[in-house]
Amino acid sequence: MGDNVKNHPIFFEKFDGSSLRIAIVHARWNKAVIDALIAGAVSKIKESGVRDHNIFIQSVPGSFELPVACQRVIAGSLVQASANATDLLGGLNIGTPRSATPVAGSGAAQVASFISGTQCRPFDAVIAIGVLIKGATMHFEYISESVSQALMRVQLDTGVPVIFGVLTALTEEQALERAGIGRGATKGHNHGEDWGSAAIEMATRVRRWSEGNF
Ligand SMILES: Nc1c(NC[C@H](O)[C@H](O)[C@H](O)CO)[nH]c(=O)[nH]c1=O
Ligand SMILES: CC(=O)[C@@H](O)COP(=O)(O)O
Repeated sequence: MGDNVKNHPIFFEKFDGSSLRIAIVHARWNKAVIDALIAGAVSKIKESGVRDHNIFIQSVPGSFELPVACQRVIAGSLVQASANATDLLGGLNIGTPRSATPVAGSGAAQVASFISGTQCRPFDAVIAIGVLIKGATMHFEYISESVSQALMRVQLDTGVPVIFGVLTALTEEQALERAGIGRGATKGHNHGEDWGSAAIEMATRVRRWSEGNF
């Protein structure tokens, strides 16, 4: 890879998460691995500046439920955003004279804080976290294939980045190592951190692209 490519800003860009809303939807199978992956993702999300009240965590029984959960969580955030906008606009005293500078509590101040804030925004990205460990039957293969295809469809249908955080491990040790809690000589690397970083990057880039900024 040439120096002009290696040194391209895209490889070193940092992303400001302070205005982002991120959801994590996780399965409950293989809890120890799930918990480590969530911790890794949250650590990277917070490191980018996402505020605690803008990180939403929801759980489902297993990985097979992740696609519908992500789809409905995204839909729910759209309803929430439009409801907030309706409430705010419905509460404005449009006819009252306003000072040049919004007065706290006035309609203009409400609009200013509402639009500058994040409460009116749908989720900027969703991280789907699951841990599938191969058993004695083909169950693993069917869930792995269907879930990966379905999560891809959810993000393409909604336009909201859905980060693929589903481990498809052939052994328990493979899963533990990919959550950074391996029991052998190497603890491994927590893939949840990579998923958190990917969520921030894709949320930022998709917002820019949606606004026509490249
Ligand atoms: N064996 C694993 C499952 N199985 C459960 C399914 O995901 C699903 O909840 C069930 O079939 C009901 O629809 N889930 C995991 O996340 N990990 C596994 O290893
Ligand atoms: C990923 C699975 O569904 C798997 O853990 C189920 O185990 P088995 O194939 O032995 O029923």
